[in-house]
Amino acid sequence: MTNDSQEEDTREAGAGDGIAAGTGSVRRSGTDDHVTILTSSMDVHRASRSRANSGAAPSVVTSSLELSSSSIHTRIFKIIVIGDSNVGKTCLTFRFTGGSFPDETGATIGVDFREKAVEFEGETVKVQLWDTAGQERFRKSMVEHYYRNVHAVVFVYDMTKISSFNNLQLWIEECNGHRVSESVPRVLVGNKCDLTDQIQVSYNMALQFADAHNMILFETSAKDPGESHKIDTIFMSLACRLKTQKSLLYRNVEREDGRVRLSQETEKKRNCPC
Ligand SMILES: Nc1nc2c(ncn2[C@@H]2O[C@H](COP(=O)(O)OP(=O)(O)OP(=O)(O)O)[C@@H](O)[C@H]2O)c(=O)[nH]1
Repeated sequence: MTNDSQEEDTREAGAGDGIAAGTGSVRRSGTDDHVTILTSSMDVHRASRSRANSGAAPSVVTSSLELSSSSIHTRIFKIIVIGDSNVGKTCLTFRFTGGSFPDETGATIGVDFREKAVEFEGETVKVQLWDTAGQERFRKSMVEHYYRNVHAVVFVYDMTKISSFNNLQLWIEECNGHRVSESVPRVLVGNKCDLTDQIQVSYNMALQFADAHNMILFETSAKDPGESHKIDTIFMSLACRLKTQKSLLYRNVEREDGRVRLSQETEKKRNCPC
């Protein structure tokens, strides 16, 4: 199955198969017209944010969560953030979800999840950011999970490091190689614009690349508090677009054998305020 069909299944809880995050785990059943949410305690597997300096292999933390009835009605948009190591993926996701710049970061191992609930037109949705590891050795066992059921992709480069910009082509190829549909929104983010005297990637260069790949370009800084509104715009506009594209109504909730079965209907597109 490609993400073309998967994207019609905007999940209500959890991030996808295998690795689930947030409030629960969604298992896809045999057909595409419904999803089954397990209501019993579920294992939530997360790759923990271990630090590179520990030299340890990626570790997995397992916990159990109950799916609350309120979570059944909260849609989750899975957005992955990818790019070279050290470009600032962790700091960008932290800025959006936590509103600040982290004092200290280490190389991400596996993936970190950060989530923020946002409201559009009276509906609360969860923006779930997958902050992925940039270093090959810390990501290789997780790559399948990054791309599975993804709703949007944010490519990040470091404006002060031309190699991180040149490597974008490889990140795009990896993304395409995992059958992420062209209809999944993608944006390009140049980070660290605060380092004005060290810029190696010009705006025009980046814009040309973004245009060639049908992406919107943002230049910003996770560090500069004055740029936080722009970082909000990056993720909020994606969420808004996803909400408009993927409005689903879940109806006919039936309980059978301890499971909740949800049918879904596509809702008419509404105007997006952004
Ligand atoms: N000056 C400046 N430094 C930044 C900015 N964003 C991140 N940094 C610094 O860049 C370094 C790497 O940031 P991270 O967010 O950990 O990078 P990453 O892309 O998540 O790295 P991996 O987890 O290895 O993939 C850290 O020292 C940050 O403090 C920024 O906007 N401006």
